[in-house]
Amino acid sequence: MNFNWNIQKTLLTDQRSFQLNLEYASSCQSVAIFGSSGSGKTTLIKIIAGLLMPDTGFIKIQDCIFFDNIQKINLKPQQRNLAYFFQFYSLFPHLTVQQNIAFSLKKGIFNPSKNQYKTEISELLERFELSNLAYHYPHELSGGQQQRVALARVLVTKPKLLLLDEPFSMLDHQLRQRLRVEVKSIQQQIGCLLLIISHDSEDINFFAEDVLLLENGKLVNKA
Ligand SMILES: Nc1ncnc2c1ncn2[C@@H]1O[C@H](COP(=O)(O)OP(=O)(O)OP(=O)(O)O)[C@@H](O)[C@H]1O
Repeated sequence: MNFNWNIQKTLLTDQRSFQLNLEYASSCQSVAIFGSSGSGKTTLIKIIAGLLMPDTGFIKIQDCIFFDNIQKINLKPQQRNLAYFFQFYSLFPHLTVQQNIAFSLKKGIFNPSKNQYKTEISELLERFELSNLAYHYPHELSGGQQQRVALARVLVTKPKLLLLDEPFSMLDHQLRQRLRVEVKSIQQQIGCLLLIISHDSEDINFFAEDVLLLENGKLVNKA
């Protein structure tokens, strides 16, 4: 199985509680998570990323156990070999586009040299239509341009699992279409699994071999 989990998690606030209770197993490469606002999509993806811990259950991605409360396994996010693109990403304001992308490759180095123009990065800049913006800073970019930089930044690490939360929300229709093709082609090139949250049925139709439809923290249907 590529994706295999059984997760229970209760989120409590003063006024109410939200319960996620999800069991899923699939050999698909690309799965979409779909559901109304508040149905638990981001909570699920954060749990898989290791940013939230389930109360009970297990998460196995391919042959790697990310979490298992019985075996007392809980891999740190950085041990999960995944990249997570989320809705409220932020770029480093003091780094150029190219340096922002390079930063993911240069863990621990504060400010990668401007001249370190790796082939991989220039290829990504081209694919995400950012070549002419390589030396610009985030405040000089539009929302859609910043979103593309953030996408390139997660893909440059060549993860085994790619988690995308509304990756194209800031882009116009035509750019969305072009970038879907690029993301899929990079996914195939690096051979990673994909979990995508999107409200856009075109994204879902384009990427997903299976769709998890969530309602109030439960799986209601498989399309
Ligand atoms: N840290 C938290 N503490 C308590 N409740 C939370 C917390 N985070 C999220 N929730 C609640 O859990 C539920 C699911 O939230 P989640 O963000 O997973 O929904 P979503 O399906 O991703 O929604 P959207 O499409 O609006 O992003 C919501 O009712 C939310 O209020």
